[in-house]
Amino acid sequence: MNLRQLWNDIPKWKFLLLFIAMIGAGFDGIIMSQVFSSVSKFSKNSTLNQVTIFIIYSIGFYILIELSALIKSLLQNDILKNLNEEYKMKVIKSLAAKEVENRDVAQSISTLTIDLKLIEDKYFSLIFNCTYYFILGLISMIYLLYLSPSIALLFIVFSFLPMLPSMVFGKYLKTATDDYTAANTNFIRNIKDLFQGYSVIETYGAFSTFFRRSQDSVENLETKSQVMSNRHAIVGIFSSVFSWFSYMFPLAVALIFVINGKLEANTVIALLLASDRVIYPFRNVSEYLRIIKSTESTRENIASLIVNSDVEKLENSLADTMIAPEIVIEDLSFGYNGEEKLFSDININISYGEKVLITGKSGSGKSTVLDLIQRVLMPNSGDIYMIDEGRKINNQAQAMARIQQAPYYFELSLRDNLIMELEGVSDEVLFDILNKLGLLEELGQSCLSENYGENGALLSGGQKQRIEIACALIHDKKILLVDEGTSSVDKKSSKKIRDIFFKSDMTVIEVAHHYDEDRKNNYDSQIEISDKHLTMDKI
Ligand SMILES: Nc1ncnc2c1ncn2[C@@H]1O[C@H](COP(=O)(O)OP(=O)(O)OP(=O)(O)O)[C@@H](O)[C@H]1O
Repeated sequence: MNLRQLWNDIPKWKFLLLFIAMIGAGFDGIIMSQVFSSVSKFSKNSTLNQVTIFIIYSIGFYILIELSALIKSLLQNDILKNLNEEYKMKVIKSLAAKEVENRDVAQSISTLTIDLKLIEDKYFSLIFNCTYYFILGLISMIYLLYLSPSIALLFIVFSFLPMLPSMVFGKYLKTATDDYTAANTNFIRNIKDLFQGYSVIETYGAFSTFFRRSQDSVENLETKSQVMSNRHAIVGIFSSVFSWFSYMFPLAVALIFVINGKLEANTVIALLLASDRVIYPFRNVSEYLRIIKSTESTRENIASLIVNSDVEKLENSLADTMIAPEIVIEDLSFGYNGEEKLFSDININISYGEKVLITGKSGSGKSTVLDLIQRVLMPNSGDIYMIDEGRKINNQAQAMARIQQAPYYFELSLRDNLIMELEGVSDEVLFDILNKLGLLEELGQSCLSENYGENGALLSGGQKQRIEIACALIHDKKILLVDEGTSSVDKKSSKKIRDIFFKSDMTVIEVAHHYDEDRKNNYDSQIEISDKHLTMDKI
């Protein structure tokens, strides 16, 4: 994320208007200097009329300056709003497009809330402020040159003094910002654990352990924040001292000119007032450049996140319409992180409509097989793909629905949870499926418009699982991956669900974590995992 990208992201006509408003507001120094240095022109010979005209002009000009400043702020806020919207959406999409092993909820929340806020406050805003202060300083500088070129040159040269500390201490500040960002990610991770794992912590009475961890992460976060503020304060003091020098040296020379009769005292006052509008804007520019530089790592992270994410993959991932896909596993080998292989040289075909039970010891890799079929994980070698009416299909995940042990439920109405992006689904169709799964009876006739809370807090585990199954049926998924899918469901509902599975045309691949000989009879085939091999047999 750099200036050129920023320039491309801003509508040019808005920037032009902003630039004009900045020039208007940039006359602030000249007006103030003219007004106060004119005071010495009044004497006992001046009339009340002259005083009135002077005051009216002074107020009039100042109102014009303030109006320009207001327009500048409004335009700047509008551009910032658009930039924030654009970057937030880019980051949200890029985070969503990350590979599953790189997805980290705490890191993502931190990027969206802290990093982007940092970029808004310490990059976008400051770029505009820098531009404004640069214009203000430049206009006042031209006015100084008009008043007295030689003294003005001195003021100008010394106005660069306050920039020195930021150049010298740039790296010192950047490391403090990086440390703060890392501490913040750690803090969010800790809080996420505390609330997501609340019931486990409650069961084991481990609140003091988690509070201690929270205490450590809060302490670390606040310490890093304090270090960052302290470092900015120290560098700020250096800048202030240097900026005081930048007034005093040229003032001393100007006073020597006055003593020698080469300069009027009121011109020195005008010079001093106008120089304030050169020195402080340039001091701000230098301070802002220092802060902007301190955001470099954060900007680089966000830029690489945006550049490296294949967002189009998500947006153009409309499913191929499939008729009767067959799953082909060809010479597949897989091991986590490239380490020891969990399976090697697997060759298996699963026909459309086949009902398959996957069995094997705990840790043998049953859930991993589902991840590979769904392409949540990619094989180390070999391939898993689908053949539908002779066509090889690549984006196979879209043909499948996975019924999970703890399904996620969105904080939307039940209707929205069920239809997602599907169009033209009538409530009658939804009611029919909910009824078959025993949900209509439990949730009532008005259930479609109900919002069942964060992650479906007002639903039971079994109800959430059945809603997920309803979703798969509504979307006409051709393959159902069931990870001990009916584990939270009572016997009666479980039978209902299985009847629907077994009567449907869908391919059903179910992992049985708890092996039960009776269950086998309902399936067409069994995949047994043992000694890194998968053997598939008809039942
Ligand atoms: N993300 C991961 N990174 C590294 N190793 C993993 C990961 N997920 C699982 N494993 C390991 O891979 C092996 C297979 O895990 P998997 O969950 O597929 O087994 P499973 O047969 O479904 O087990 P269970 O029946 O106990 O649920 C286990 O030894 C597990 O520790």
